Parts: sequence; structure tokens; C-alpha cells
Amino acid sequence: MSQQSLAFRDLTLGYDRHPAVHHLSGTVPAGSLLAIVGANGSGKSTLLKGIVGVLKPMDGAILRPASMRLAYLPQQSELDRSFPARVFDLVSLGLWPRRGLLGRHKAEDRDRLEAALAAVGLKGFATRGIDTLSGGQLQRALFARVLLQDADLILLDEPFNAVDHKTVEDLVALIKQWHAEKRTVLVVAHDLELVRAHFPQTLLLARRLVNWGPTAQVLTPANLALALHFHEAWDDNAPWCAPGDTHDHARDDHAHEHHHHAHQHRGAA
Ligand SMILES: Nc1ncnc2c1ncn2[C@@H]1O[C@H](COP(=O)(O)OP(=O)(O)OP(=O)(O)O)[C@@H](O)[C@H]1O
Repeated sequence: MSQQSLAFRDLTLGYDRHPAVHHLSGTVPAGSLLAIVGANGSGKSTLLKGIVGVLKPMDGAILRPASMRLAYLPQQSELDRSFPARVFDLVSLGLWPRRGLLGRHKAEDRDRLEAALAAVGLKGFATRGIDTLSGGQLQRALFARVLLQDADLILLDEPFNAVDHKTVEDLVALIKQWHAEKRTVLVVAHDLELVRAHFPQTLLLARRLVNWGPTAQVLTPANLALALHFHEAWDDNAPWCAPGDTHDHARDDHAHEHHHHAHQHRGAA
């Protein structure tokens, strides 16, 4: 796998000029297994969308090499399951970087796809319609697609949501396998016990960075209190730092605070 890292430089991401992730800086070393944790609305999905590139930075930058291959699993709620597709169609999308969208699948592709389905516990499911899958089975199929993508950087948005214990165990095992293969894996997760048990690094968000580092040092009661109560300090009508602001955030990083977050601790990467 590529040994190149992913970095954020004073990154601000948002919607309609409203920042949802403020002034994030830091580096994700290649091969990291990083959990992204925070309350609802704290900017976790926004950060993944920024890394993928579907959301352009309002300010600052995301640095990743153009050669870095990326796999992204959005939240299941963003997937249209009524689309008439078979498991085969859904999973074979993982081959398109190699084959092109309309390229013919070769016998070896079919073998790889069957192997990926077997690896996620969905042997024999290729011709099933995706609308007939349970939530857990659909998540397994999406993991099979990630397997086929053979990516350097894997981004998973709440992959453990609404799946049973056995499925969580199996998905965690796949994530650990990707980590062992030295891929960089970022996972948005809500279950703190699971994060503590399986994720060496954690990035704690509250629309801004609360803390980022070894999981045991990040998920402390004090940090969690800061992260979970950020809504109290949140005012949707507060004035925002404008995109294109010429203000040099990097130079006076510690001096710059938005007034609605002024009481919060600024974490270090
Ligand atoms: N498409 C959008 N347009 C406008 N605002 C958005 C959009 N998507 C997200 N937001 C807002 O950005 C903020 C961060 O949302 P985001 O989805 O990144 O949070 P999250 O941490 O992933 O939350 P959850 O745990 O609920 O999935 C929220 O206030 C949300 O309402």
C-alpha cells in the first residue's frame, strides 16, 4: 500500500457559507486506523465528504496524493435501495476503477467478486436484489465492494449502525484485516466501547477538533463532556468566518476563536 499520508491544513468545511468543521489541522499517517467520534451534527460525515472531495473546503486544504486510491462508504441512509440492482451489480461497482463503468467483466473479475462475497459471509447472494437484503446483509455487501476496490484510504461512515452483534464482529474483523494490510482506515463510530477496544487512534469532533491522538488519551471524561455539550454553545445564527477570509488562521491559530466556541478547549493533533 501507498505510504503517503493524509493531511488537513486549517481546514474549514461547510454548507451555504455555514462552517460545519472549523479550522482542522493535522496529519493521518499512512496505515492508521482512526475512529472519528462526536455527537450528532458534530461534522463527522462532513469531514469524510471533504476528504472524498464531494465537498470543497471553504478555507484551508486537504492534502492527499493524487495517486492515493480511495474507497468511501456513505451512511446507509444515503443509499437508494429501491433501485433495481442485484448484489452483483452493487458489489461489482468496486471493480470500476480497474475496468471502467461499462467495461466487460472478465472471468477473473467474477471470481474476485465471488471471493469478496464469501469473505463477507454472503456466499450465494450475487443474484439477490438489494431491496431484499437486511440492513446487516446490505452492509456486508458494501464491505465486499470496498474489498474489491483495493484502496489505500478507506472511509466508512457509521458502518456499525443498525447491524447486529455478529455482523459488527465480522465487519470489525474486515477492518482489522485492512489495517494489517497497511491501508489507512477512517471510521465514523458512535459506540465508544467498540472504539476503545479496536481503534488505536481517535479524532474527537465538535464541529471543531476537541482532541486527536491515542484513543485512551482522547476518550477521557473531560474531552467527552466538551464534545457532547457543544450544542449548548452552538448558535446557528452566529456570525461566521467568511470563506475566502484573508485572515491567516495558521499564524495565530491559538488566538483565533469564534465567540460561540470561546469557552472550549482547543485540542492538539
Ligand atoms: N447538505 C447539507 N446542507 C446543509 N447543512 C448540512 C448538510 N449536511 C450536513 N449539514 C449540517 O452540518 C452539520 C454537521 O453535519 P454532519 O452530517 O457532518 O454531522 P455528523 O457528525 O456526521 O452527525 P450524525 O452523527 O448525526 O451523522 C450539521 O449541523 C448538519 O445539519
